[in-house]
Amino acid sequence: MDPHLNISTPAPGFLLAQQRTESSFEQIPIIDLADASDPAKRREIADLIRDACVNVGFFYVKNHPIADSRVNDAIRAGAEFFELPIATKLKCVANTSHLVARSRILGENADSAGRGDLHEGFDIGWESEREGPMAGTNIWPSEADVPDFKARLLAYYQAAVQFGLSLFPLFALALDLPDNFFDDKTTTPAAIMRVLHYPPQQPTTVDDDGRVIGIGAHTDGCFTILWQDAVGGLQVQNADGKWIDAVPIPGTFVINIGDQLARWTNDVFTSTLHRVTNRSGRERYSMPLFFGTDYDVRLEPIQSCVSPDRPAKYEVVTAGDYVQSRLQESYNHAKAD
Ligand SMILES: O=C(O)CCC(=O)C(=O)O
Ligand SMILES: [Fe+2]
Repeated sequence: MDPHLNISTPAPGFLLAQQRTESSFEQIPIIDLADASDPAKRREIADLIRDACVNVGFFYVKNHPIADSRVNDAIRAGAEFFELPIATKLKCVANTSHLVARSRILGENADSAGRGDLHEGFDIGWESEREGPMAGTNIWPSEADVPDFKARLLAYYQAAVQFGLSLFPLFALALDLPDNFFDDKTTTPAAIMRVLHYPPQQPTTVDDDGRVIGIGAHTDGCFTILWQDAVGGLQVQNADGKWIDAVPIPGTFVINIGDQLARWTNDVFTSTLHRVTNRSGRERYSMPLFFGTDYDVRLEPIQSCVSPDRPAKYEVVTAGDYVQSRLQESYNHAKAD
């Protein structure tokens, strides 16, 4: 008889449910993806990802497949757009009250008092017509206003989408699922890309409410691939409520778990609160890509994340309905009527 086996050995299926602790992190781990396509190393990488997703909800990746030139071209295009007069930029604002198109330069309401945040952003989704709750077309600035804007953003978008698709099998392995678990759930995955500009705020500058917030504390959707420039300002909250700096590390992306993966894993994976405060006095640019599954996927808790001690916490909803209700909450303040 196996001497390690005893009566209190948990059923294998409950192992993930038991991993969740309220331990507080002080640092965000860096995970090296150099060997991610080597089958012998994938398990090791998936274990590191699991650890990061359970205990932090954030990790950096280095040796990722996205070329620097793709990032630089897209960020440069974004900066050229943000330099345009406000009236030109406003031509790209969608009618958010009906969610018919997705390009926006409105600050979303991560601020709980509904005042909007101190940043501007340009969003795009799939450059094609699709059916479903988030169907719509992108609104681009004209070639005369920003030459090659669309080409530069889409080149980055396509590279980041491919990268995001390659992360799903690693998340599946991290959850002790077959690595193709997400394949039939990501045939037309949600992927909203945003270029963000946080205008310089002098370190001492505060608004009337004493607020110097670039983007208020919030959580994301499913998971996010974030590129940030060298300015800094992103902070992540640990279980003690302490804000930990996600310092910029050249050549890395920040990956963070959002609410959909948290629901799916019955909160075994953590959707961690984060915010940006740009006190550098310099312009800050960043580029998140919010990844999701197909919109018709039901967010049913993964069985290994449910146990008698950790019963299912959330009602089952589809990913599309969930995204739409989150967007409505975020943009309610921006409705004309
Ligand atoms: O600008 C950043 O570093 C983070 C942006 C962010 O959290 C978001 O857009 O959801
Ligand atoms: Fe975020």
